[in-house]
Amino acid sequence: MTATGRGPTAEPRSESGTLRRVGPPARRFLAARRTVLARLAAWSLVESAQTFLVGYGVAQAVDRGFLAGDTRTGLGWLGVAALAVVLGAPVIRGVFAELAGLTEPLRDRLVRRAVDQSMARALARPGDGDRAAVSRLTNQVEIVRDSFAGLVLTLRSFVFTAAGALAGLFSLDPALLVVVLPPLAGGLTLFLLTLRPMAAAQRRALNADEALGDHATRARGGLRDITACGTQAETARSGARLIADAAATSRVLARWAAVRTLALGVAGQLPVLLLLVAVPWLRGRGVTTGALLGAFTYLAQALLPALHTLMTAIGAAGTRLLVVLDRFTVPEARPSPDGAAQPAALPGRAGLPRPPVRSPLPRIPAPSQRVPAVELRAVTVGYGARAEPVLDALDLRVEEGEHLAVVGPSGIGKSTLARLIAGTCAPWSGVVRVTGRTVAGRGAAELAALRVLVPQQAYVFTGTVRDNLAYLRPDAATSDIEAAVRDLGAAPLVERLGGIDAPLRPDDLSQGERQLIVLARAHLSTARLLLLDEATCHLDAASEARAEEALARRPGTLLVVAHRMSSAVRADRILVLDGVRAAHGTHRELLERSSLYRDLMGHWSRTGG
Ligand SMILES: Nc1ncnc2c1ncn2[C@@H]1O[C@H](COP(=O)(O)OP(=O)(O)OP(=O)(O)O)[C@@H](O)[C@H]1O
Repeated sequence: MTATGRGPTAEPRSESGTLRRVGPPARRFLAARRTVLARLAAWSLVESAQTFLVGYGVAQAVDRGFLAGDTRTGLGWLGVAALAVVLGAPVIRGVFAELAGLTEPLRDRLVRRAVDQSMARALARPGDGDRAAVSRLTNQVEIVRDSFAGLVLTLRSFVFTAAGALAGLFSLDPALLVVVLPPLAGGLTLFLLTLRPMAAAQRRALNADEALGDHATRARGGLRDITACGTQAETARSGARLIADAAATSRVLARWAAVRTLALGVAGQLPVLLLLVAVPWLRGRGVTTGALLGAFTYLAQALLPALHTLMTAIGAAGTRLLVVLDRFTVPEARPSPDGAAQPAALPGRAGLPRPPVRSPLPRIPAPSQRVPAVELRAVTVGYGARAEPVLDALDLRVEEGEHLAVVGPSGIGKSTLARLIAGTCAPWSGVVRVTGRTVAGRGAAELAALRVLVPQQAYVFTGTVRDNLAYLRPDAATSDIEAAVRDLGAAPLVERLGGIDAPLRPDDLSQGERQLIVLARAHLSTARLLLLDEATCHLDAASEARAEEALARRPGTLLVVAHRMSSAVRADRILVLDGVRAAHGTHRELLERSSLYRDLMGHWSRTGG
């Protein structure tokens, strides 16, 4: 069972650690590009001058033009402000052209690094090539490039716009700065203080989301096995825990987002408000109407939008940049089965991920001959509240050590019977007991100790052959594993795979080969009851016979939902399900007594088995 939620980034990492690792190469990278930085600064200075001119132009247009009754001068200054806005376009083009001189070398460098890392990993672990790794890494490189470009753009724009606006305010009247600067500085300080905790909260939220997504993917992929092994409750519990984690981290993140909104309000909106409140005081100090309008223009047109973009960009792109850079600069970590991360350089046996870990099962002592292996008393079961029952008041007793085959037309309820006995489906009424114990209400571990249900779909997982064979008995001796493999007729398959310690990849096996592995696994289990639900349907008749005979020789009871009627002939006793009725007996007895059994046999021999 693999449906546990552990994201690949569940390892705790700190923002300061990332900055320490990224700092020196980043400084070297920027130092080698001084000319590009100087050209970028030059374009940005033009942006400052443009900001300055817009507010200054408005102020002069009002004071020297419109309020002085000189409309032409007013319009002239407004023209200057408008020209400054229009000239913004070539400035932006110049900035973008220089930006490419920073982002493209960064991308090339990271791609080279990503490919080198993947090649090194492939050489260190031949045969364990992750074909998606390069494309995943190059995708992350694009994220770094875009986030980096966004940060340089917004940070640069804010610094130079703020410089232009503050210079403009100073030139209009230094008293304006007394009103505007304190809330601006306070809001910015508050914003800077939120950076580190917000990045940590964002990383935790990202990890929690990844862990939840990982859990959902694993649970969806393993649904059949979760149902077969009865671990729905456990899977649901770990899912609920991960959902609670994700919700808690999102709430923390939301709280920090609220603090950041407050910072934006203090730095961006409060100066406007204070400026309005301080109008009488400013007028008393000789600040002109034009200067006031110019100040509002600086705040509304330049500072507030630049601040908003900066805070949003640093919040989103900055954190994304840190998280992705972190993955480039530290060795990839893999989760260990107990949830703690372990370095990628220490893979499981044969270089493969560790298989799901199961604790050894409690061994059930052989019951006395008087206690039946399986007992059903007046069991009625069906699907859906108003549906007809599939099995109605069924009584059945299977003795310890017996080999029972269940036959019947398709859809009659054979698999339902197997699931009832396995405890993965509950009866509407009646009692199901295995070795004298009521099955209803037992946990997965208890049920696993009582019985093994082998469904038609054989579940094998990536690991070694041994991991797969000993899944239900992790402490099985090598000699026991080899004996089970021999008995089942799986020795040529295991030999082809390279022995029991060779790696096994599900995709390399046919359906029949998967069934052989799973049957050998069931053979090794310590549970005394084996339930095969068409578990040999992909084997040829001879392999099926060999496997069933081996499983019947194993100490304990064997119940086979037959895929071929030859399974019935081999069994000690046969249960024929016929609608809600049932008949049972030996092959000979049923040939005499059951017309349905005769029909099934006749049809089977006519179609050549
Ligand atoms: N999960 C389910 N929900 C609703 N109906 C179901 C479910 N599983 C089985 N059934 C219905 O119950 C009846 C018995 O199904 P079951 O699979 O036990 O029959 P079966 O004899 O094993 O069939 P087959 O030989 O084709 O596998 C069928 O009508 C089937 O459609």
